[in-house]
Amino acid sequence: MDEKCKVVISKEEIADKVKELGQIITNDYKDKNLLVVSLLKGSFIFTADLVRKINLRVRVEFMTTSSYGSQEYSSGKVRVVNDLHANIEDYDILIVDDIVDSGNTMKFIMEYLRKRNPKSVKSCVLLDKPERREVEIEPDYYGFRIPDLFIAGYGLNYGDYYRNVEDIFVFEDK
Ligand SMILES: O=P(O)(O)OC[C@H]1O[C@H](OP(=O)(O)OP(=O)(O)O)[C@H](O)[C@@H]1O
Ligand code: HPA
Repeated sequence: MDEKCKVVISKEEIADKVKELGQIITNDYKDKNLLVVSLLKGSFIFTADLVRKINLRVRVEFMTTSSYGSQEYSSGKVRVVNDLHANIEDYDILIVDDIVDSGNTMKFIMEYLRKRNPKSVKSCVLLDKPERREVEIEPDYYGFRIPDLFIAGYGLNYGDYYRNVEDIFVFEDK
């Protein structure tokens, strides 16, 4: 990574937190029928790490949502680019995403999936940025609360790049 970047959360801190979240979810869902719905693209790395720390029989499905494009601000409009086609009525849904920022994506998707009558719907994100909230929503599980910084790495993009960086970082000159 170049010297104009500052690590906000290191890969070691992320790994410890993901392990902790996996243990909590394992305990909370041990008598349930867990279906993880991962919101692409941002959540692909977090989901891959998290589900391997959940010690249960778990089904994993994906949806693709988009609301930022290449901007740093939510458009406020959440698009379902690829939908989930499975019947979810018998499942306890855990929506997994990298971040709740304005809250538009998570709020929209929770309501969207609730209409399909699953047993329950909860949310799990690695990052919560409460200062930027535009709608009322609190993630049921979160890893870290972060200040109002546009961050990248660990699945999060800047201009559609940097998702592959292992740490979560900010550009100091932007
Ligand atoms: O709380 P919000 O303000 O809605 O922001 C959170 C959403 O924004 C990002 O997705 P984006 O729309 O950028 O698409 P991506 O997953 O392809 O990065 C991120 O992955 C979340 O899904
Ligand atoms: O801070 C962020 N970084 C990258 N993608 C995002 N999507 C919402 N917030 C962010």
